[in-house]
Order: sequence, then C-alpha cells, then structure tokens
Amino acid sequence: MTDVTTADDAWGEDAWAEPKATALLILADGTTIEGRGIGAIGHAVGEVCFNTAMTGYQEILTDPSYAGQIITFTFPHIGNVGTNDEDIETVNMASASGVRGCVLKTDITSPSNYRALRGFDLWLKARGIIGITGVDTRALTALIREKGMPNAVIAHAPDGVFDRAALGAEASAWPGLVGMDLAKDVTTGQSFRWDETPWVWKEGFGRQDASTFKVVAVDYGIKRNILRLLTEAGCEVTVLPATATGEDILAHKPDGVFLSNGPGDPAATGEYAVPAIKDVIAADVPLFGICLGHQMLGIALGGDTKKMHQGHHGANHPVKDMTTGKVEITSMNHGFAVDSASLPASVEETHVSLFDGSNCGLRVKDKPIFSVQYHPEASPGPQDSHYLFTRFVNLMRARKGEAPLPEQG
Ligand SMILES: NC(=O)CC[C@H](N)C(=O)O
Repeated sequence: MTDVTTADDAWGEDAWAEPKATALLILADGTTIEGRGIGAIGHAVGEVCFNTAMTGYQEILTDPSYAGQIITFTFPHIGNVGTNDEDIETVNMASASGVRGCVLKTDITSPSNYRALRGFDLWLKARGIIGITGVDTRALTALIREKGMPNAVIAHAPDGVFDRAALGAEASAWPGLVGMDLAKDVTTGQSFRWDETPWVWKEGFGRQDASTFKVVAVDYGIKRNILRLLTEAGCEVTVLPATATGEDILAHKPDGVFLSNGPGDPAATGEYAVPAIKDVIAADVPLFGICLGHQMLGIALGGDTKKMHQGHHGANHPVKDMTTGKVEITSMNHGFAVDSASLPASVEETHVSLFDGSNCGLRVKDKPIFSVQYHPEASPGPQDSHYLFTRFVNLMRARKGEAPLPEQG
C-alpha cells in the first residue's frame, strides 16, 4: 500500500492526460498552433502580424487600424498592468474593436498598476477580442519574417472542442487584406466636434478653451490621441466620416484638413477617399496625413502603394528625416507602403525607414501638403514627433500671414 493520493482522488480522471488546448491559431497553410484561450469565445479570421512594442497594449488593441489583423506580441508580458478606461484609441464606440485577436507568450498575471480598473481577460471579453496564450511568439515572429504575414483563424473554446478542418478551411479561404476596404467598418457614423486635450498627470484629460484654426479630420479609423494633439495645437476639430466627399469637407470652410490612419488596403479605400482628397488638394487647403491618410494622399498625388512583406508594427522604428538627417524613433503600424519610385517629381520623399528603406513621409513642393507613415501621436519620445502637429499649424498660420511657431524635436 502506498499513501500517495491517486490521480482520480486529487484531480479527476483526466489528471494525467495532456492539457487540452482551449485556443488555436490555424494558419492558411494548415500550421496549427495550440495554446490556452483568453478573452472572447468563438473564432475570427485575419492576417497575423507581429508587434514589437513593450508598452501600450491597450492602445494597440483599440487602434482601429488593426481591423482584419491578429497581433502577435513579441513582448512576453502582455496584460500585466490590467486595463483602464482612458488608454483607448477607438473613437467610434459603436464599431467592434478593429483587431480580430491577439497571440501571447505568457499567461496573464493579476493586474499590477494603480490605474487598472479591470483585468485584461475580462476586458478582452468585453471588447470581443479573442486571445491565445502559451504560444512560442519568437518562433511565430521568425516565421512571419521569413514567409510574410499569413492569414489565419484564431479560435477559443473553453471545452477544447474545435472543428479543426473547418477552421483551417476558413483561414485558407479568406481573401486577405489586399483589395479590402475596412475603413467603412470602423469610421464614425456621423460628424462630431472634438475638444478633449491630452492627458495630464493627476488631472486626466482636459477640454479646449480656445481655438485658432478650423480643421476637418477625416476619420478612416482615427485615434483619440491624434485628435487630442490637434486640439492641443489650437485646432477646432470637426470629425467627418470616411465617406465624406470633397464637397462635404470644403463646406466646413476649413483652414486645414487632416487625413487619419485606418485599416485595410489604401488602394481599395482610396476608391472613394482619393477623389475627396483630390478635391481638397485642388482647393489648396493645407493638408496633413498620417498612415492610411498618408498612403491615400500618395495615391491622390499620382503615386502607388504596395503590400509589404512583414510590415512595421511597434514602438521602436527608426525613421530618417531626409531634410535634417535626424533619426526619430517612431511608433508604426502598417502593412502597406507608398512606393517611393511611383511618386511624381512634384512630390518629395521626406522620411525613410531605416529598417528597409521604405517611404515614411512626403511633402508637395511649394504646396502646404505633407504626411507621414508613422504615428507621431504615439511615438515613444513624444516631443520628438509632436512637432509635426506644429508644422501643420504653421502651414495654416502662413496662410494668415502669421509667423511660424518653433517646431520642437
Ligand atoms: N495605421 C494605419 O493607418 C495602417 C494603414 C494601412 N491599413 C496599412 O496597413 O498599411
């Protein structure tokens, strides 16, 4: 006789069985990765990219630009500071979160942060985001670097019962992001005014009390912090839906127009956005674009965009300012890029990625028009990139004969 407790006594009859996978990531080529499910229950399809940021998972997972994508975080400890109600980038609360799912290395620990209101798992559930933990995210990232961003299904079933063949078929049948317009799914349903200013330690967000320039921001999937920085820079911001025509935009008699970031293929979204952007260019109104807005501005100016191999997603991307020779460390989230060779002679390439030489910024010679591929509102050294908002304001000041403000950074 032995006094060792049997498996049945302690844990039930399955005690010695292999732990059952409660989540799967099935790539379009059939590769199946098993793990533990967190967040929403069900399955979703999208393109898998990797994000190298070490902080800001809440902002990343609420960035509407991630619609149609599943994010693999290369940083292993995601969820450990919980979630709050402030670090949210989605403006349109009616649309589902852009991102389709997240892939993590380690299990979520209990939230450890004074700002945390709820745990990451519950937050993911509430936003309908499916997650899988216990994945060798280094291996998955290496695979993406080698083969490009795969389409995949992410699935979570607490009982571990999956129809693997059906999920695999869905992953391989998904057409992919090329040709996909997703801005219409995440954009605001109606126009609205924005007057919130950036978050300040111990005070929270503020309200704008005075503004100098009327700006129309076209929402292709805009982020709150972009709007806050426009407000802080003195813009009276009116947000319009992605489908706004040139006439809709110009009816506001704006001093400047901002073209936002957003999900999907710029060429597909550009089918309706580019004619509007061309109207704004023709009206000679100062223009500033970020990311998807930058890409569609590139198309409106006569250039082309192309799909990238692995894209740029993270908070540590070196970008060279070709005018000053300075390198900025930037936040990035894009899988398409402007093809610099396609830009006409009237357009100058102002910024270039030091990772792969891809285009990261442009300006039109002798016109108040510029845009960047990266996210200055989310870049790690804020002062390094916020000067772009001052640059936009300076274009509008020049129109009124006012001297330019000093650009920081
Ligand atoms: N953040 C963005 O605006 C992304 C733009 C575009 N959807 C891309 O993937 O390149």
